[in-house]
Formats: sequence, C-alpha cells, structure tokens
Amino acid sequence: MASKKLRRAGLPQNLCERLSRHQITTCQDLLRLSLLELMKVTGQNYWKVQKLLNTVSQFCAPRMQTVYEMKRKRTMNPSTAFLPTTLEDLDKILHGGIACGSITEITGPSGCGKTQFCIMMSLLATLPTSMGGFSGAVIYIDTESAFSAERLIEIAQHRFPHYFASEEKLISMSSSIYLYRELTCDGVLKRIESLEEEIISKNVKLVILDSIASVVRKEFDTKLQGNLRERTNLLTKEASILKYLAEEFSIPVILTNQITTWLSEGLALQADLLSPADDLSLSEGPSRNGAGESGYVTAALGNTWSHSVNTRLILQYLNSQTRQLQIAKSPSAPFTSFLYVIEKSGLVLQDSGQKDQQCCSWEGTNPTLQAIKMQKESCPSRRLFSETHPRLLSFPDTKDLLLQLRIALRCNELLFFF
Ligand SMILES: Nc1ncnc2c1ncn2[C@@H]1O[C@H](COP(=O)(O)OP(=O)(O)OP(=O)(O)O)[C@@H](O)[C@H]1O
Repeated sequence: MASKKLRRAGLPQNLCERLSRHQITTCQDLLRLSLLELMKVTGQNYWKVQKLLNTVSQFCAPRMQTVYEMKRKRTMNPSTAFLPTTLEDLDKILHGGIACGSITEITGPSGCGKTQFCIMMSLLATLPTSMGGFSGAVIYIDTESAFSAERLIEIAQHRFPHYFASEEKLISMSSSIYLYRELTCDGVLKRIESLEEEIISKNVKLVILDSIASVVRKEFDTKLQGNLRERTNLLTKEASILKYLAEEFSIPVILTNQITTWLSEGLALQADLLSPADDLSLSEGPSRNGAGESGYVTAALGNTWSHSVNTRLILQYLNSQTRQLQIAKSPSAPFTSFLYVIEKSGLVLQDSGQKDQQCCSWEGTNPTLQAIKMQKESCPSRRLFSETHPRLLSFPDTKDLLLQLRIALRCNELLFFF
C-alpha cells in the first residue's frame, strides 16, 4: 500500500528525517520521484538510490501468502481470528464472531440498533482475552454524533455486571475507546488515512466507522453530473484503506450503512426518513422478480460499494419490540436470520424457542427470492412493500408519486395518503 509511512520501511532514521524535510513521508511520495530527483534530495549516488527504490517498492507491494500459512495462523491462535459478538447463535454461524482482516457492514433503517451494535462491539474488543475480548483499544469514528458514553457504561454494567462492578474497570475500558467525530467526507478520509500509526501506537484491535453513508449522502447529490463517479471514487478509496488496515493488522473493521428505497424505474427515496410504523420490507438486492414488485429497500451507496464489504449484516424491524438480524452476505456463513431485542445490556437474541434461525443453500437459488421467501415465511404477518401498497406502485407518473410520497412522509400523513 503506497500510503505506508517510510518510517515503517526500515530506512535509516537520518534518511527519513532528510526526506521528511522535503515533504516525502510516504512510499507514494518517494516512488513518484525520478532517480535524478531522488539523488538530489537524498544526496546518495545512483546505485544507492536504486537500492532505496527497491526497498521501498518491496515494502509497499502486497505480500503473497499461501492458503496453508493462512490456515495455520488461524489454527494456532483461533481466538484472534474473530471478535465474538456474545450473541451465541450468531457467533456460531459466523465461525466465532466478526471476522478479523475484513470489513463487516451493519445496515438497516434508522433506529434499528446499528449504533447500539457498534457501541457493544467496542466494549467487547476491550475485554481481556480470557473473556473473549481482544484486550485492546478501539478507534470509533462517529459521523453522526450518535455515540453515547452513558450508553456504553450502561451496556457494560448490564452485560458484565461482575466484571464492571468496580469503577476502575469502567475507567480502563472507556479510556481505551478513542472517539473521533468527523462530520465531513474530507474529515473521514483524512482520519482513515492517518489510522495506521495510531493502530500501532495505541494497540488498536477494532476500527468502527458509524456511519460511512451519512456524510457521503449529505455531500454528494448523485443526481448532479459527475457526483456519482466522485462519490464512488471516494468510497472505493476509503474501502481500500480500511481493507488494508484490517488485513495488515489482522483486526475487524465494522462500518454502518443506511438503506435506500428503490421505486420503479430507478428512482430512489432515502428510506432512513421512514419509521418502523411505515412497515417497509427490507430485502438484500433487487427484488424485481417478475411478479411486479417494483419497490424494494436495499443497503445504500450502490452496487460498487456492496462489493467492497466482505460481510453484510442487516438489522430490521419486525415490530416495535422485536427486530431481525440477517446475515445477508458472508464468504463463510449461510444466509441466516435471528430475532433480537435491544435491552439495557445491548442487543440480545431471543431465546431458542422463539429464535428465527433458518439456513438455506444458495446453490441453484436466486438469493433475492430466497431472502424474500424466508422473510415471508419467518413472519407471515409482514408483507412486501409492493403487496401492502399496491396503489402506490401502480401510480402512473413515478416522479409525481415520489413527490407525493415525500410530502406525505413529511406531514406524517401516510395513512391518509394510502
Ligand atoms: N438504554 C436502552 N435500552 C433499550 N433500548 C435502547 C436503549 N437505548 C437505545 N435503545 C434502542 O436503540 C434504538 C436506537 O438504536 P441506534 O441508535 O443504534 O439506531 P441506528 O440504527 O444507529 O439509527 P441511525 O441510523 O438513525 O443512526 C432506540 O430506538 C431504542 O429502541
């Protein structure tokens, strides 16, 4: 990764200092220079500069490893491969919890518990290894000013009442969570770019970005020409840095995302404006299944972004109390869903009697249809958006429909409207 700091490449200290006086601090800065320029800034001869270039190139080139090495590392130290969520059944299906070395996205409508999940995970990462934690620090990038220190303490005291009985433990836990409030895209990118050194110096074992979508959606109106490309470039850059950090330090990276409702003909409505009472079904991927379903809810930020995340967990409402957690995308776990509630101790899965856990094979099935089918089966009383709002979807002019829908939502007059 070219943004790696030269100081980490094993170059002599005096050379690093000399280069930094010329604003050359990363591999990228150095590799951009010609041999002649390098000879000038380093004061070294042609051969030494050639050697320097080789060292730096090798340092930032991606390293190859065999599957055997990968497997051996995980077998030798299985507790470092996953961060347990302490939601037992979920951990079992995920082979131990949130995977290290990759990006996990938590997506869902507003208020369904994404931030609660992140706060809970940040607490869990600080726990000692004997309790399933990573005994490390956490970097929490908050783009919505949603993080609550009081809530963190409440979850800690109710989830682990014995361990957090003393104030000392609470202080130690809360001092290992480093919170950054970044309210602009530029701020988020700069923060992500500067994480490498912090991860090393603070012994960081988990990075959380809550949420990736909010700043991006605020700043990029994708209806304007060129904005979509710029937004995709930014997201791809952020994803690639976060993936690099996850892999390089073998830590989990958790991001939250919002949802978008797609109506027919590609018109999108930001569904995070909607409340649970609006009873929108949430499915992963497009639900145009030929049955005339022209409205669906999906994770925001588009298709390219969807490919950037390794694991996607969807949180959604079933009713005002009970919610559903779905493993919607995972390289190693099947599509599964669980029921959960949010309590003082954070997210709690419903007991096995009420648990809504179903596994299915993806082979030979359309994942979208499978998701919709499972959702219908798991809660027959809930119906798809297109079923509950047939008149809405047969509205002749989609632009007009969208306008009316937005007005109805703002005026809280959905019932009247329908
Ligand atoms: N102390 C608590 N006890 C029980 N439930 C709580 C408590 N605090 C918050 N909640 C629940 O958590 C919900 C808020 O969840 P959260 O803040 O994680 O939403 P979110 O998915 O991050 O939403 P957004 O996308 O708008 O940020 C509340 O609606 C409430 O149901």
